[in-house]
Amino acid sequence: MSFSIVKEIAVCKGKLYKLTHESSTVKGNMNLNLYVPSKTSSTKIPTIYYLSGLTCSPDNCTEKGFVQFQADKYGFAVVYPDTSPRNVTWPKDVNIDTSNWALGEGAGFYLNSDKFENFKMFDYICKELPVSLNESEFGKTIDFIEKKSIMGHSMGGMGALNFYLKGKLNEISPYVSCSAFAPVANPTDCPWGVDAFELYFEKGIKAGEAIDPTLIIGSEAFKGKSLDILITTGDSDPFFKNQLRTENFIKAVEENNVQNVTINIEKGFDHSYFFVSTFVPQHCEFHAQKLGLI
Ligand SMILES: N[C@@H](CCC(=O)N[C@@H](CS)C(=O)NCC(=O)O)C(=O)O
Repeated sequence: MSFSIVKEIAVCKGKLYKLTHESSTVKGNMNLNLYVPSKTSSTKIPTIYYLSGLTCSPDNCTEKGFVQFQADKYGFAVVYPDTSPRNVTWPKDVNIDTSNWALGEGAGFYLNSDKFENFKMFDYICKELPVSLNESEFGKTIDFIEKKSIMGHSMGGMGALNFYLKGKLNEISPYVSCSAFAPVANPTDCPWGVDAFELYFEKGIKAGEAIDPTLIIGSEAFKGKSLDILITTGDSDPFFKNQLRTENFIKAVEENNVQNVTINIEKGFDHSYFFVSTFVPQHCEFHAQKLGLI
C-alpha cells in the first residue's frame, strides 16, 4: 500500500514526512508522520514507533515531544501513527457519546474490535504499517520490521506495553524494547478502559483482559522473565489514581518476579507533553542502547 507525501518538512537535521495512505486494515484513509534522521549508516536505520494518547493525532508528539533531536543523536527513525480510524460512520443502533473524548475517534485503544470493522488499530500498527513502510522509499534504508522498538503515552503507553508483551509471546513480530509515559497500565480496572472495552468488544471487559498489560505481565508466561521495559509516570498526573493504575502494574511485576522492568514515579510531573518531553531523552537513550546504537 503506497503512501502519499502530504508535506516534507526540515526538522532538526533530518526530514519529517507527513504521510497519508489508504489502509486496508481500518478500511479508510490514515495519516501518520515519519521522521527520517540525518545519520547515515552502513546498516539499516532502526525504527521507534510512538503511540499517542487520547485525543491525539500524529502531530501532538511530533510537535511537542522533541523526539527528533534524539533520533538524530542516536540514528533511529520515528513513526507517529494516528490514534484511531477517522470519519467513522457509526451503526445507527450504537449509542456513542461523540462528545466523550475518551471513546471513538482519537480513542482507538490499539485493539481489534469485534464490533466495528474500522477499529482494528492493533493489526494496523503491528502488521500493515511496518510492511507498508518497508515497501516504500524515504531516501534512506530504514528497517521498519525487525529492528524496531516501541514507546507510547497514556492510552499509547498501554498500546506499547501490549505490543511488546505480545511480541515476547511470539503472537506478533517482536519489538526490541518498550517504554511508556504514564501508561494506562490496567485498563480492565479503570473507567477509560472499561468504557472502551464495553464499546469495542462483544464480550466487553472479559475480552479486554487479553490486552491488559497488568494481567499479561502477571501471567504464568512471564513468571521470572527478563524484559526490556522502562516506564515513567508523574505523581501529580491528574489521571494517576483513577485511570493509570501504575501501582497494580508494579504489584504484578513484583509478584511475578519479572526482571528488568524499570518504573519511575517522578515527583511533581503531570500528564502533559511538558512531562513527556522532559523524559523523552532518557527513554530514547534506553531504546538506543537496546537497539545497539550506543
Ligand atoms: N483535556 C485533554 C484530555 C486528554 C489528554 O490529556 N490527552 C493526552 C493523552 S491521554 C494528550 O496527549 N493530549 C494532547 C496533548 O497534550 O497535546 C484533551 O482534550 O486533550
